[in-house]
Amino acid sequence: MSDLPLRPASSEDTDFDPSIASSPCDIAAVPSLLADISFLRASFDVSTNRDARLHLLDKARALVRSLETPRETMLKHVGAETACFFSLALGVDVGLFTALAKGDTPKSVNELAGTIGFDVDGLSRILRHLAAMGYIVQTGKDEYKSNNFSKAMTIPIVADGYPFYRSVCIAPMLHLHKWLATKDYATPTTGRDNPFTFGNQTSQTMFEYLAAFPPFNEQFNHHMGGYRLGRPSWFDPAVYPVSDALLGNDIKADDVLLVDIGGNMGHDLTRFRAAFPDAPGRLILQDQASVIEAGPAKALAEQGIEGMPHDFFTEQPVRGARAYYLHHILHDWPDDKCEVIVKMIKSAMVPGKSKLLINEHVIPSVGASWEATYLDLYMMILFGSRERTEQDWKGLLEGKCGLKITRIYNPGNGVEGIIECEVPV
Ligand SMILES: C[S@@+](CC[C@H](N)C(=O)[O-])C[C@H]1O[C@@H](n2cnc3c(N)ncnc32)[C@H](O)[C@@H]1O
Repeated sequence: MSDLPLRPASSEDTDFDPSIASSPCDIAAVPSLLADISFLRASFDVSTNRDARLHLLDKARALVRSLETPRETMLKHVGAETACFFSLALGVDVGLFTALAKGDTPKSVNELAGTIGFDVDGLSRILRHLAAMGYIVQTGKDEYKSNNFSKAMTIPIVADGYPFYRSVCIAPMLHLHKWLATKDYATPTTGRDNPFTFGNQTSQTMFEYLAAFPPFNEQFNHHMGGYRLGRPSWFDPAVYPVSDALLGNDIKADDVLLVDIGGNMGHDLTRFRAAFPDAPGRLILQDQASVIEAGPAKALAEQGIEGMPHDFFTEQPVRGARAYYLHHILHDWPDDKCEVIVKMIKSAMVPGKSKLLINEHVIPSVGASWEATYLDLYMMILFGSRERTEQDWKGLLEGKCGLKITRIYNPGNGVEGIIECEVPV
């Protein structure tokens, strides 16, 4: 199928004067946004208070959107940000950000081009755009230095999201319109026929594809680490009361306290161990064999975390644990597959003792956060799955799986809540 426009361009099907596109999007909102920002600045220490910083950021984003004209927003979307994204991914490939950050000194384009083996003209144009967009700093003619953003791009768990999205996730997004057109605009609902399989020309699901291409798997695993950076953990007292809900004298050293199913490289269990060094019982990390074998087994073992290859579509080998934990697992799968995953866990749970803790977004019906809505769209195109609302979770976990949701712990705006379930006694 060609990529010609599905709808011919026409300038006659609008009720609006073109001048709307060159006027600020919402100039009337600017005074009150400025007042809000000034108030927040005076009231909070935004450098140490995460919620205050996020609140201020929301207002600052709203201010930018209000001041920008539709034309400026359009150019930013279609050109400036896409050029940035692909330049950043390319920069990661060739080691640009490591070379730029070395010694924390300004570097000439010639010097950088020599270090990374790049054409001077092409590099100078890439650097000029990244500086114009604020992702590096221009210090003089043909001279640049790092800022905190580009220094962070030397850290693999931050940087690898760029080549990962470019090489694995963008083709599905690029082909979304074509896939939808061939399906009469039906929403994808399976892992085997969706924009991911279409865009990447594969019959494999995304996780099969990653297992077949270890460099992509490594980028994905790094991205999982970067995704959670700086976020409150599920065991933060403001999110879930671990001490009251899970820990107790009844747990012996040989009992299993927590099984992190699909726990990837152990990002969550490592942090849990650091937060609760004296928690009784065993901590078990389960994931696909390819992930467990590539993971940091020695470091995990030193922290008392046991790695265990396990396919979560098969019988759960750890019976009667205090808690089974799923973080961003069920959002990868449509309901019929989630039902299998959850029922495998349910049959290993002991009523009155075991809990299933699901760490996922619980999308509110109004005012969803972009952190949940962007992932929902990627879940749709990569897996034919979704981020879920409270109603969706009830339908799946209680309606289809026969569990009881004992409580939903929502740390705010539906981002990364804990859905606590038990087997009805
Ligand atoms: C979105 S990641 C979430 C990882 C981790 N829980 C976290 O929050 O960082 C999904 C994980 O599911 C794992 N996975 C996919 N299919 C699996 C299967 N059939 N059995 C076990 N793990 C699987 C992947 O390897 C990956 O680590």
